[in-house]
Amino acid sequence: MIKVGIVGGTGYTGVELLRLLARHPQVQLTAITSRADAGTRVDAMFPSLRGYVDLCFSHPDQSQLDQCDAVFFATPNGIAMQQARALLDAGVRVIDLAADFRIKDIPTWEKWYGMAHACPELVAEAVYGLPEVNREAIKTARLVANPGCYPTAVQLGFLPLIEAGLVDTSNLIADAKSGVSGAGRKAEIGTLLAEAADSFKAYGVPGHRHLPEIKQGLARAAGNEVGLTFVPHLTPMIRGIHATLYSRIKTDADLQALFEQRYASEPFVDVLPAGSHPETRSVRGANTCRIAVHRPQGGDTVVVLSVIDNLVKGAAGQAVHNLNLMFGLPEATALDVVPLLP
Ligand SMILES: NC(=O)C1=CN([C@@H]2O[C@H](COP(=O)(O)OP(=O)(O)OC[C@H]3O[C@@H](n4cnc5c(N)ncnc54)[C@H](OP(=O)(O)O)[C@@H]3O)[C@@H](O)[C@H]2O)C=CC1
Ligand SMILES: CC(=O)N[C@@H](CCC(=O)OP(=O)(O)O)C(=O)O
Repeated sequence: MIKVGIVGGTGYTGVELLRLLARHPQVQLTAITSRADAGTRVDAMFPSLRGYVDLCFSHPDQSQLDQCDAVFFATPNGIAMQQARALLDAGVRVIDLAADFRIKDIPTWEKWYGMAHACPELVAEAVYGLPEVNREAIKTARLVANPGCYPTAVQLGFLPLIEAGLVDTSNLIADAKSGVSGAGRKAEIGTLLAEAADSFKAYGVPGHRHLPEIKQGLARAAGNEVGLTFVPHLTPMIRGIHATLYSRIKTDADLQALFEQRYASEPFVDVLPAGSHPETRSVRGANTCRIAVHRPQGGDTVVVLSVIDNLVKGAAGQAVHNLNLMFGLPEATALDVVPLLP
């Protein structure tokens, strides 16, 4: 059995990790941390886990995380980078759901995250945990940087077009909408029911911290810098991201066949039939990205629609996929979940 610890178990991604790992046949959950709720039974805070998780939250300093085989950080940005070195030295493999190890260029990371990086030397070693791009490197990684939610939906939608060199990469547009769970479980005025329900707004238009992460991934696929306009929106739903992606075609091709071939052997990317319009509810609770590609009126604009559950394929599910790869397990272990509808 793989002994697993989770730092930050009371947030939405932490409890989503618990939901998935509770049914993982090769995982023994050994520690789940919270500073504020140390001593509280997990199933007292989350009754959905009664009968599945028989643990209490413990303080991170008293959780013997160095005894684990793998530790997930489901913490705010800037926490994993302070603790990863000691865990790696103790032989523990680390998966960070936050952004500490995602961006290779340290000045860029420091600019967007507004703090000094505590262990820049580990950033080069960290593997960006998008299995559809980095599967082989993830298998042997000690440290995995789990992608952000918007970056997962946007990169998976653009990658087939960019890898094939079919579109102009100087002027890509990603118009993305997220449910409020993307903002985490902490109390904030903007995510109160009376603020976020029955309303719709863009935010972060001058610049969102996922912009450099997405550009880094797309530039790697393109082999050159890309131009990207990324506009996130807050939409009054709980889970889900819907990304509408626009690019200008340079070379004619059968786009439906291109997408189907690119993801033919990917267990968690579903290319829908031509003409489809994927809904966020079609992936709710599942580790699936559903994609449709369109070329409206046969013109030269390609429109890709990409949907994920931000807490699953956009966070905890992708992290469990990475764990499975790192420990040589079948990739879909504990992830064979049928989405919840309605
Ligand atoms: N929500 C989403 O859709 C997605 C989130 N992410 C990322 O995943 C991470 C977690 O997100 P989310 O679950 O939403 O966050 P939350 O804000 O909901 O939860 C944060 C958790 O971290 C713990 N924590 C906070 N500060 C510290 C600290 N200094 N040391 C140890 N533990 C700490 C908290 O418990 P306590 O304070 O009691 O210790 C809590 O359990 C974030 O970095 C987020 O950006 C990534 C993709 C999608
Ligand atoms: C709706 C909403 O607020 N979403 C969050 C995305 C959170 C996330 O996944 O960001 P990191 O893991 O990169 O910190 C936001 O826009 O800040």
